[in-house]
Amino acid sequence: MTSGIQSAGAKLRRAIQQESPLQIVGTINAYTAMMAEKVGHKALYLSGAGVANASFGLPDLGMTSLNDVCEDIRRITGASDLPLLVDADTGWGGAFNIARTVKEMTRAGAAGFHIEDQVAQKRCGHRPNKEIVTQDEMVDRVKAAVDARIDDQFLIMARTDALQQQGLEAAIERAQACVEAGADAIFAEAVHTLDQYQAFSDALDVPVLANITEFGATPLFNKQELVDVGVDIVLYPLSAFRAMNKAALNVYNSILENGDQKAVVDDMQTRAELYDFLNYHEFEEKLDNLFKK
Ligand SMILES: C[C@](O)(C(=O)O)[C@H](CC(=O)O)C(=O)O
Ligand SMILES: [Mg+2]
Repeated sequence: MTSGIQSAGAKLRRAIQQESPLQIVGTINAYTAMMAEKVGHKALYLSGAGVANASFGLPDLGMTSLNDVCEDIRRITGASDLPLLVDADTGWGGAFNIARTVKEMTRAGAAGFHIEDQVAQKRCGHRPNKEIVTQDEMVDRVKAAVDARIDDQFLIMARTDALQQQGLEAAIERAQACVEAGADAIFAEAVHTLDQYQAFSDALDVPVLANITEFGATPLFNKQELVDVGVDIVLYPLSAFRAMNKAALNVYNSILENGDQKAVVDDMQTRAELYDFLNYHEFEEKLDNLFKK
């Protein structure tokens, strides 16, 4: 066991206890993780959609592999000490595959993951026509994950996408069954109202996560509104990514249209700011000291 107060999982659990709510921001690469840490965030998220879209130019339809995601986990956890919650989609297969997912993600530095009850050919949780597996199959996924832990603090979060197809009661029942099977937290996906969050938190005695992703099924509730209905963790999976994309598009267009980038320089992070986040000067000083001329 690699458990203990210093493990990534332990750090995530502590952050959930200390913050009310814990806001977790998506960081699609190592550098954005460093920025999020520097401005004071306490935990980070690696989005499955983010890996697919940003690292591979693919839609979020279950096309990336465990290795693809682990590579991005290693990059982020190599650059930031904050605990990283990772999107494990459906876990990449049956019980033994899910076990590998837990072990490999732990070794890559993740603090925990969420595993969902969609079929392997999954969709974004905020799209129509999602299909889910049976409650029994989802419970088996959770059991396989819990059994496979190599750090007993690694956080196993069960995500249910059942609300869309089966309604609130069934979704809550699934969440309860997952907790009984050992899930440490519940990700209630594509929730529409604060009352629905209240119902989840009333029925569960583990932390509940609200996914406040833009342009989806969930209104952009404020963290205080969410705390008031018992939500413990608020997720912003792709907010910075969406903003980065719009900024990049604007720069590409402007260079084409104007023949230079002067019109968009004010939208750019400066070289000095970049170097500050990277601790560039410390590295350079080290180099100068090591290899004095
Ligand atoms: C949280 C999520 O699973 C993700 O991959 O980031 C997505 C987010 C999104 O597509 O907005 C989801 O909610 O399915
Ligand atoms: Mg996802």
